[in-house]
Amino acid sequence: MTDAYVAIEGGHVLTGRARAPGTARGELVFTTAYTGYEESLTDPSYAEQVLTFSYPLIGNYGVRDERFESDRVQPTAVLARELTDDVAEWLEAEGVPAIDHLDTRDVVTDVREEGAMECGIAAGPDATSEDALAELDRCKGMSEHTDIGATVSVDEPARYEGGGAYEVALIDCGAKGSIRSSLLERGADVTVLPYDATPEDVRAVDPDLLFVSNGPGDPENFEAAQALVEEFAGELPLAGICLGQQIVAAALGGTTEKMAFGHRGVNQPVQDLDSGRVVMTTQNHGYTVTDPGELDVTQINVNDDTPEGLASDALDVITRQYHPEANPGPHDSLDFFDDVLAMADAQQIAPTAD
Ligand SMILES: NC(=O)CC[C@H](N)C(=O)O
Repeated sequence: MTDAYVAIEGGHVLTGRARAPGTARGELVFTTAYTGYEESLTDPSYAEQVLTFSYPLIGNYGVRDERFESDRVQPTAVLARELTDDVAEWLEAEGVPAIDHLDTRDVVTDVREEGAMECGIAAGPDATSEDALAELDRCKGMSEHTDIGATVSVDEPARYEGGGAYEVALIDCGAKGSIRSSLLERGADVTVLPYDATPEDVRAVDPDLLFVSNGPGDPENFEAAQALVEEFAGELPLAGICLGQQIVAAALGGTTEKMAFGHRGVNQPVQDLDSGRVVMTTQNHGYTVTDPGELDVTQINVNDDTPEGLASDALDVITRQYHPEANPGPHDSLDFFDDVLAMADAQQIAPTAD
């Protein structure tokens, strides 16, 4: 049955089966992750993107909300070869259009060859290819979503207690829940602050560590978070994950750029340049740091040499381009959280002199 359409930049229209009805538009991206669909679908970094699963069967172990990374489905639409009823019903209940019975090998090949593309989606009994083309027409590029942080961040500060060993200010640019829980599990209290928090908001928390989260869109559009990094660099230890790494680098004299089609999956090999050790990592990003500014590159992607870890001993900064919190994916880099909290420990022992 053909009751679903995907219009891709250039005007090419694919047909498939509607699994959750509706129209949508966004940047067409793919993940090669073979498990972790609940975590991926609730990762706020996917806001304004249409997520294609390259693994052919998605949903074979159901849907459980304890695995969610945020309180809603984040991509604007979902494409797959085959979605189970559990996942299709969840997406329909969330109002997120979903299409399967697509040849996702073709979609992935197109994105790999052409780079990230805009697309329009129409699914359901009354859907037409014209509807999908009209959505494509209205689609904006990722960098044009200039206030994307507002759509994924908390509105007000929210405090979580993990034992009081450290005080962390987590700037929520679209944070995955696992970043907060990884800090809480290690004894930290965490105050989640909005993406546009001011230096005064951070000072009100009196943190031992400033942590910039992952999130959707172009790091250049997160000016307030960059201003925080500029303000506190050298005064507080700084950590960042994914968008957080990009924001920290951009604030400290570096540059970022959009990649052809990015890294999304759970088996991206990363080498630590000091130890030589390679670990498999979870990734979901379309931008990369091109110049680390005042930071040193400490880890690189084995496939394409892009920077995966940045640091400065002088400024007490450690960042990762990948997702050490996993969920989904390998747990091989959870020690990142021990390393950043060790910086907070040192801060408590030797606070900056007034
Ligand atoms: N997971 C993330 O934080 C993504 C970062 C950024 N939005 C990118 O696509 O590169």
